[in-house]
Amino acid sequence: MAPELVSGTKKATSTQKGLELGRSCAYVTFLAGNGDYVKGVVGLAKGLMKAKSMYPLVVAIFPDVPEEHGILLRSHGCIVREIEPLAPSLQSSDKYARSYYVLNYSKLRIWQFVEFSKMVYLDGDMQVFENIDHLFELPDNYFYAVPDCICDLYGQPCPEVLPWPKELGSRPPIYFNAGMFVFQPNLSIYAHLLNTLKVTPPTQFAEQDFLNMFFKDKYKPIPYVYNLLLAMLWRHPEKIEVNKAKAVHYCSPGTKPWKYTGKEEHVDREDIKMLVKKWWDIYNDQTLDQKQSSIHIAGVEGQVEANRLRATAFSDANLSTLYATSPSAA
Ligand SMILES: O=c1ccn([C@@H]2O[C@H](COP(=O)(O)OP(=O)(O)O)[C@@H](O)[C@H]2O)c(=O)[nH]1
Ligand SMILES: OC[C@H]1O[C@H](O[C@@H]2[C@@H](O)[C@H](O)[C@@H](O)[C@H](O)[C@@H]2O)[C@H](O)[C@@H](O)[C@H]1O
Ligand SMILES: [Mn+2]
Repeated sequence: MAPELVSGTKKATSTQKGLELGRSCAYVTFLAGNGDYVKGVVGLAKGLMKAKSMYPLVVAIFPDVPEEHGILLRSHGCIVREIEPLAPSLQSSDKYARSYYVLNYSKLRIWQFVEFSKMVYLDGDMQVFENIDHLFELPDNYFYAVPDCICDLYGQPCPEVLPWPKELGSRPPIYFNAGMFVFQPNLSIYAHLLNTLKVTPPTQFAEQDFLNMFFKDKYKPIPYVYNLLLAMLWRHPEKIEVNKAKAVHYCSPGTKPWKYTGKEEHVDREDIKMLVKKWWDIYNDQTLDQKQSSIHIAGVEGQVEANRLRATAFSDANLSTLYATSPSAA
């Protein structure tokens, strides 16, 4: 599938450049249903624009996404790809943590997008507040994501550690959140994913559990600033700093900005209200609409950051110091 290049913006230039070099990178998200998640994806597209990302956003859409949502996403510079639904073939009495999680197995279709050499997956309920293009510079052949409960890193089990389904074998040493990850599309890995899924029973955290099991030997943790889970604000407030977050994940119930009421447990607090407002400020910023914006200047900052990262490669040592807010991490 040759990618439809986003014409008329610098993104097309960077994508063309990437294709010429045989390396093309893109962000990718997933959209299902005809509800409000499309607002999340539009917000994400505008957030990447505001962060001056050099790469396009591909949206993998479920068959039930209305045509007008596809048109809206294209008007915001997204590359829209329809995917087929995917779910485990084994039945199980287990209830998903949220009923719609069965949809999330379809995220695995993005391993087919082999016109891109490296992609950063972001949930539609994430927002990027700083340029993170340098993630595309991470070494190939690993799977990068942020630990879901960072106490995994300290070996101190905390009550919030998500239960691990025994039917998936031994618990991985660190359990990551599947709302954001850096990966390389690849058809043989895709075939392996599908064949493994056929014999894997569905579990409470659906494709997140499955990906943790599948990539446990390739997984590399990256700092929480690339996927600040709002639950950390009450699970591990001493280990995070909200203003350091480059990308925020509005994943806990009641935190989706487009339907925030402040009524659910944990969410009626000033820092969450501030992050919800930050999301709306971008969503409502018309200067970020492709229609009005001038040619999008390629992310100079992103290049500077990429050079900085190259100089201080993401070695394991660097990663652990990034968590050195607690003595036990030293
Ligand atoms: O009705 C839905 C439910 C989920 N999603 C997509 O699936 C992702 C994962 O679901 P969600 O973020 O709600 O899970 P959480 O991170 O809150 O556990 C979302 O971000 C969306 O990209 C969607 O498009 N429509
Ligand atoms: O389908 C399973 C989902 O599991 C993950 O979310 C969880 C996890 O973050 C828990 O720690 C929170 O407590 C919970 O609220 C939240 O839903 C991913 O964000 C999502 O993309 C998707 O993979
Ligand atoms: Mn999410």
